[in-house]
Amino acid sequence: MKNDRGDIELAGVCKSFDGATYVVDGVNLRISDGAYCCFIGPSGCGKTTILRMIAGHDDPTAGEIVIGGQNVVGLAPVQRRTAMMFQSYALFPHLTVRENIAFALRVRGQSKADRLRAADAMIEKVRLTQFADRLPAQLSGGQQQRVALARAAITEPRVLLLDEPLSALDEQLRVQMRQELRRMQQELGITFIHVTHTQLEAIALADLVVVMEQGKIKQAGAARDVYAHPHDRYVAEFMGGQNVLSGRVEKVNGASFTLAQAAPDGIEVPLLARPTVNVGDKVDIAVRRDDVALVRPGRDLPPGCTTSLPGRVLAIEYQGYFVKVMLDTVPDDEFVAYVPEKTFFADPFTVGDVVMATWATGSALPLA
Ligand SMILES: Nc1ncnc2c1ncn2[C@@H]1O[C@H](COP(=O)(O)OP(=O)(O)OP(=O)(O)O)[C@@H](O)[C@H]1O
Repeated sequence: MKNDRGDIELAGVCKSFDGATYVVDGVNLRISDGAYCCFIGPSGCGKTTILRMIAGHDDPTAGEIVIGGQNVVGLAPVQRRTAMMFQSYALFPHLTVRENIAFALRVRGQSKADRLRAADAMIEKVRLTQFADRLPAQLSGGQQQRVALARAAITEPRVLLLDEPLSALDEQLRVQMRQELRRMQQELGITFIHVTHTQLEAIALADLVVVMEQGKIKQAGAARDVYAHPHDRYVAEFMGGQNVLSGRVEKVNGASFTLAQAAPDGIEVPLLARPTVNVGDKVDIAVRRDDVALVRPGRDLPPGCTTSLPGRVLAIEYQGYFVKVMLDTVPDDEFVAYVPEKTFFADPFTVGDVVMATWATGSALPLA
């Protein structure tokens, strides 16, 4: 019986191309059937290599890749029932949309009539019916991408792998096509694994966001987990939206501790998931940029705020619904407040103003 399950388990997966350095280094991960998973990380961290190993275009040096309960290492992509959509789309320029999509079935020995029937059904799914007889050169970037997607999906894979699928498109089209990808994934009901450089793309699309650094997984979880609860400085800085501060622990007081910083009374930080913190430890904490309020010196802090960090305004950027205010609060590091537009313009700051940065005590997140 055909196994349609597209759940994936990577167990101790390693890859070395030269026998000396590991570009993928002991990766363990479970991806559930029908999930939308995004791998994100800087260039060269091994995202594409993992994708290619799941697809069956590369073999791991060590470890197991299990799809639908079966170890697929050594099996060809057709046997794994994986399909890959490439960055360049790789469409045949001399074939029409319909022929490009039907082509994938030719190698599977289906009759021409069956191939074209299946292609037409898929063309409808990707909303290209009126373009079925066009050549790729007569299509927009977004339409070409839909053809590439249809061509990969027509083989009925249980896992579809997408390598930077949106990188060739302009910003507006990228946002539109990202919704299209999500819609297609839900309609097909199969596992999608998508490699991207773009944080926003990953958190907008994925059920499971996997943040990588130098061949290792730094954090994997739901988009909100990874964005709002980064484990460490790397993930916090990579995903963005956070200020990361370091300091020595001055006091431990039950459910919280105090971090020595340039704040008059230090920074009070809830212990949360951090099991042990001792006086004298060096600890990193994260505070979301949109949790930071700015107060003029001498004014009362808003309710629930105990920390006040002084700083001078270095730059101000209007961003529409919020204003980005950069401060010199942390030496050699940026410190940013995202102030709601209406709050900012009720009493606007200018570059050079001295302000107090503050936040509700519970907003400070200790990092590993
Ligand atoms: N066939 C190969 N032979 C030798 N080294 C390779 C090969 N493929 C990839 N590498 C190396 O492995 C490392 C990881 O590459 P990979 O393409 O997986 O990174 P990536 O995270 O997808 O990067 P990018 O975002 O730039 O595509 C890089 O240092 C790359 O040079």
